[in-house]
Parts: sequence; structure tokens; C-alpha cells
Amino acid sequence: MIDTTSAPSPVRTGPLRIALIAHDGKKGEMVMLAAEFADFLKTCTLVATGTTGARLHAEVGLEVERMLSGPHGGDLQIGARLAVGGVDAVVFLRDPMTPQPHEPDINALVRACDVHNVPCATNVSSARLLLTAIQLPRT
Ligand SMILES: O=C(CO)COP(=O)(O)O
Repeated sequence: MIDTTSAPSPVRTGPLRIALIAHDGKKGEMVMLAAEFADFLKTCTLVATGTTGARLHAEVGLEVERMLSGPHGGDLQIGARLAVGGVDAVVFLRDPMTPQPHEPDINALVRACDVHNVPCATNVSSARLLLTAIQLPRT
């Protein structure tokens, strides 16, 4: 069991590692969000599910490590990395209006964020807050 009451681990040096994921109905919003924060995101190590990453590269010019597409296991790949400490924050623009074939994978990724206390923004408003706050100097 993870002890969430103990002191936070020492500050990690190096670029922040951010995962970016968007369902099809939210990819346009993801592209706009990423363009808004492009200067910051270019300083980060980015990972994304397949199609999201392709669009971020093509339309925003971001260097993004691309995992499998979500329905083919991309959420699980990101969740597995996160579970071993490899992801600092997640922006996951889920589409609450459209059923997804890989709903268990989606829930697994969000659950992994909760288990490991990794910030996870699931809509644009919270993503703006997260991306703004995470840029603040770490002490
Ligand atoms: O389905 C997704 C997340 O659950 C996103 O996958 P893509 O970025 O490959 O479309």
C-alpha cells in the first residue's frame, strides 16, 4: 500500500513529463489547449496516445512520444509508465457524451492517477489550471 501521508519525495530535476490524451470529440480542444501552452509544453517531455500525439505534432509542432492509439492499449501503456513514476501530470480530455469501446482502459488510467497521486485534468478548464500551476518554480 502506498503511504500518502509521508513527506513528498525529493524534487526531481529535469523536464516535466506530461501525458496528453484526448478522445476524438475533444481533439480539437486539445490542439487549441496545446497551442495556448506550446511554449511551456516544448520544455516538457511529452507522451500521448497515438492519434492525439500525431495531431499535436502535425498541428502544434510538439515533439511527442506516441503510444498506441487509445482503443488499442495506449491508455494502458501510459498508465503503466505512470505507475512506476514516469509521468508527472496527465491531461486527459475525455468525451463524456460518447461511449468508448475501451472504457475499462480509460478508467484504469484515471484510477492509476488516483492511486499514485498524479494530477489528472479531464477537461479544458482544469487542464488550464494544471498547466499554469505546474509551471511555477518547484521548491
Ligand atoms: O482513445 C483515446 C484515449 O482513451 C485516445 O486515443 P487516440 O489519441 O489514439 O485517439
